[in-house]
Amino acid sequence: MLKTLDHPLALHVLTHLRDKTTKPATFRRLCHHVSVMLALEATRDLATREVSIETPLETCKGRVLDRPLVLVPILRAGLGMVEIIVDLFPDVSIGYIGLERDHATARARSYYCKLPPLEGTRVLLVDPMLATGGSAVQAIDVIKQRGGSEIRMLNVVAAPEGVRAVEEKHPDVPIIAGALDRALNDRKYILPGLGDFGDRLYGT
Ligand SMILES: O=P(O)(O)OC[C@H]1O[C@H](OP(=O)(O)OP(=O)(O)O)[C@H](O)[C@@H]1O
Ligand SMILES: O=c1cc[nH]c(=O)[nH]1
Ligand SMILES: [Mg+2]
Repeated sequence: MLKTLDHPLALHVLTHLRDKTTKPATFRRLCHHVSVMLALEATRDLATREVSIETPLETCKGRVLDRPLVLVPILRAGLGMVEIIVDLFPDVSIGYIGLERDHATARARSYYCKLPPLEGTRVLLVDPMLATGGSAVQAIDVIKQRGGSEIRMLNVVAAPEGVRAVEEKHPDVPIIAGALDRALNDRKYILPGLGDFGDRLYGT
């Protein structure tokens, strides 16, 4: 299942992220803004429990988040989404999956993996770009092997091919994306896309 953002602010932020004249400092700030919107959309149905608190005036009932949340960025570009999501959900545990696409084949190679216990948690898997879906499918495979069962994937931009790959291999994983773009080019870059997210984030 794919859900894309339709908030006018999301459209505005995405347009500036796509603009090739946007410099890394602004790009990182815009990445934070869109990550907040993605995180809020992806966590709309988080379980809450009732608590009783004292306001300055009287006792009242409220609700607080109830279930452990694990945030898993796919390195390196996914790191750009971490800090701001941790600001929103300070109690998250964080796991890291390092994958890098080979420039010639566009196949993702694993170079790092460090995950906390995943049983009974909800996992937010974050990676700005969903292109062929190779990285996402590999990351979800690993998370499931380690006991993760409730996984949501957050992407800034998704391509139809990547969405199809995730839906085919992991139909239980919803995708929340800033936008669904048109296609991939012959080097498996997203069109219109925004280029290499990691390079633009880190000025490489
Ligand atoms: O859907 P796919 O075809 O697998 O492509 C998407 C992957 O490519 C990018 O990472 P990249 O491999 O460029 O690594 P980086 O984040 O270190 O730049 C992106 O952040 C995804 O992880
Ligand atoms: O368009 C793309 C595809 C993969 N990775 C990126 O950073 N951008
Ligand atoms: Mg890259």
